[in-house]
Amino acid sequence: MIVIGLTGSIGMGKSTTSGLFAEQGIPVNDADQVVHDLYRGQAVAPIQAVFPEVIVKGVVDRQRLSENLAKNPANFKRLESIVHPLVRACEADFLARHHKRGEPIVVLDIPLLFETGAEARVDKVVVVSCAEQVQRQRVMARPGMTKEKLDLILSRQVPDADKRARADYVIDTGQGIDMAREQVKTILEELRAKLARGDHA
Ligand SMILES: CC(C)(COP(=O)(O)OP(=O)(O)OC[C@H]1O[C@@H](n2cnc3c(N)ncnc32)[C@H](O)[C@@H]1O)[C@@H](O)C(=O)NCCC(=O)NCCS
Ligand SMILES: Nc1ncnc2c1ncn2[C@@H]1O[C@H](COP(=O)(O)OP(=O)(O)OP(=O)(O)O)[C@@H](O)[C@H]1O
Repeated sequence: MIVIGLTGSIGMGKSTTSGLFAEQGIPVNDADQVVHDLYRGQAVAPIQAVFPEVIVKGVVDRQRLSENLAKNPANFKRLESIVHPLVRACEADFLARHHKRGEPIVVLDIPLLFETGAEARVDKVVVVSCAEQVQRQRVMARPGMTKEKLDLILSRQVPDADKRARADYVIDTGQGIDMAREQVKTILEELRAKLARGDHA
């Protein structure tokens, strides 16, 4: 099984590109989505124990959590030490299920792939990227987003240029969805050809 690690900085188009892999029949595990699901389940109790003020109606309120982190960025570390092991367990479960099924290619969408050393757990790294100006425009268009929140998140991410330099493939998401789809198809063709030749390692 070839495990593709899909990553990219905030707003670069990970979720959209994950969707393009899914469209081609590739199973995708989305770490941001896993986090959001954990905030309605398994992560509630351990987060409540440390940040009781971010729990609203029995779930983790991401807006409140963001406010807490903006006031006290040191809390990122405490939060990540709770969340990341749970995310990792979901990822391992996803890989085991698809391996058992004999799935040839899967995608792990991991926003913090380089930051958390997840590079070592994947066979190929795909980085999504676009011009910084386009990235900022996309992110600032989101409800509740502020320049401060964006800069705080960017300060915790490996710069885009470094990501691109460390990638096996770079997908440019600045030229529209059809161009991105073509790039996804080309990558899959190349990987399928490698699998057929038995030289994907
Ligand atoms: C900070 C939180 C509350 C913001 O929630 P919100 O719904 O506004 O944004 P969302 O989750 O969609 O994330 C927005 C962008 O920020 C990035 N991001 C999220 N957490 C982090 C982090 N700890 N470090 C760097 N980037 C991060 C995401 O990958 C994404 O690109 C939320 O992202 C969170 O709880 N993060 C901590 C868990 C974590 O580390 N997740 C990263 C993937 S495992
Ligand atoms: N190939 C593309 N062509 C045109 N627009 C795109 C493309 N990819 C992404 N976008 C747009 O960019 C914005 C951000 O995309 P997306 O939500 O996929 O990014 P992300 O990397 O998952 O973001 P985050 O890391 O913040 O969760 C969306 O509005 C999306 O429609």
